[in-house]
Amino acid sequence: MSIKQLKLRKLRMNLKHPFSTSFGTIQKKEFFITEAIDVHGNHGYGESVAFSSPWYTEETVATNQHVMEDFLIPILQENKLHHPDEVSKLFKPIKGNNMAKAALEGAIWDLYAKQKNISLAEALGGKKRQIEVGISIGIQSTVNELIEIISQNVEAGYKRIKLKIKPGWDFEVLQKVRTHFPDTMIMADANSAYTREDIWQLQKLDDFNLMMIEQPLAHDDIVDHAKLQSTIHTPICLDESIHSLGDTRKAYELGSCKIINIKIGRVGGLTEAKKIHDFCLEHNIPVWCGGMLESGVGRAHNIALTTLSQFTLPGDTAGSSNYWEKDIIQPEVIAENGVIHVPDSPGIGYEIDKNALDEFTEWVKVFQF
Ligand SMILES: O=C(O)CCC(=O)C1=CC=C[C@@H](O)[C@@H]1C(=O)O
Ligand SMILES: [Mg+2]
Repeated sequence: MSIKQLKLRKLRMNLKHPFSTSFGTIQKKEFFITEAIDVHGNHGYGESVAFSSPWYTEETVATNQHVMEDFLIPILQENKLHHPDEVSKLFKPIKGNNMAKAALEGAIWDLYAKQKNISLAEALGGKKRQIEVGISIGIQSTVNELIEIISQNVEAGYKRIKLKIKPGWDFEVLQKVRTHFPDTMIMADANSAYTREDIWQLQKLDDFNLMMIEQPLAHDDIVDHAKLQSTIHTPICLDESIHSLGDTRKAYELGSCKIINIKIGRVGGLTEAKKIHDFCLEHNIPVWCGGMLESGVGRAHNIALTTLSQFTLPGDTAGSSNYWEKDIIQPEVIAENGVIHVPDSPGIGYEIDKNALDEFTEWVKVFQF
């Protein structure tokens, strides 16, 4: 693939609205934009999705930088690539650190698609020309505020509403929300805020006809989730517990969930994401694409992945303007009536807005190949 240079760019962007979950609130997002450049002048872009603190999974912005600079980029410098699928094999000796791996692999996938003059969606084998998306709404100060925000997003046409729950912000909130929105597709994400002792509380949520409950129990568990799933009707969706095809198979065999949330960063990149997708297709497990409050580059990767056929449920990839005053891509991602039209120009299909990119960049490092 003749990569001649790799750029690592550290960005900082402020979210339009703070995003609160069971573990805390995010207002500013620090992340890396990776850029792989070939001898012909093609540029491929990727994005890292770890947060500044290790509350979602153990990775952070700082560990991403350490692992990319000290381990992963040297591996890429030492090896010639023919296809982006080779990246995850080369990275295998480095344990974990999936978000660091995905940030680099993403730039290489985009570069590959641009070299072939095809869209990233096509390079992955995706066929959909448009995708349906939902929106994820953080915990609000009051239920009335939450209901107001849900109303705005239902009106905007988002295909499903994801709410964050935690002990003390669950049954009564969902009861009021369900009463206001009897027919809306609603799901709840707990980000592992409950334990085995709380199973009775989760059982009560069966009353609300939720599409699914996402990651109610521990971030590293699939055994207790299987027990919980056997006692509730609402499908469990696993997020934090799934890092690979192997995790997906084990969760399927144990009956730990009925739905999988695929996040490219959490599973180590597009190659692994596609393997998980293919397994779920074969076993009839619905999947959807999770979000990590990405800038436009990560959002574009999510859109391309979602064009694969087993992404049958609306994902988290809402329009750019829900997150940012100004995004770093042109045009921004627009969801009209909950539908995003998949770009068909080469690679991620969106141009980088160089001025915006520079505005949010704290520093750049260049690695020669
Ligand atoms: O809109 C998005 O990008 C999705 C946001 C979202 O729901 C999440 C992002 C990151 C961590 C979590 O809080 C949560 C999730 O677990 O899916
Ligand atoms: Mg989640």
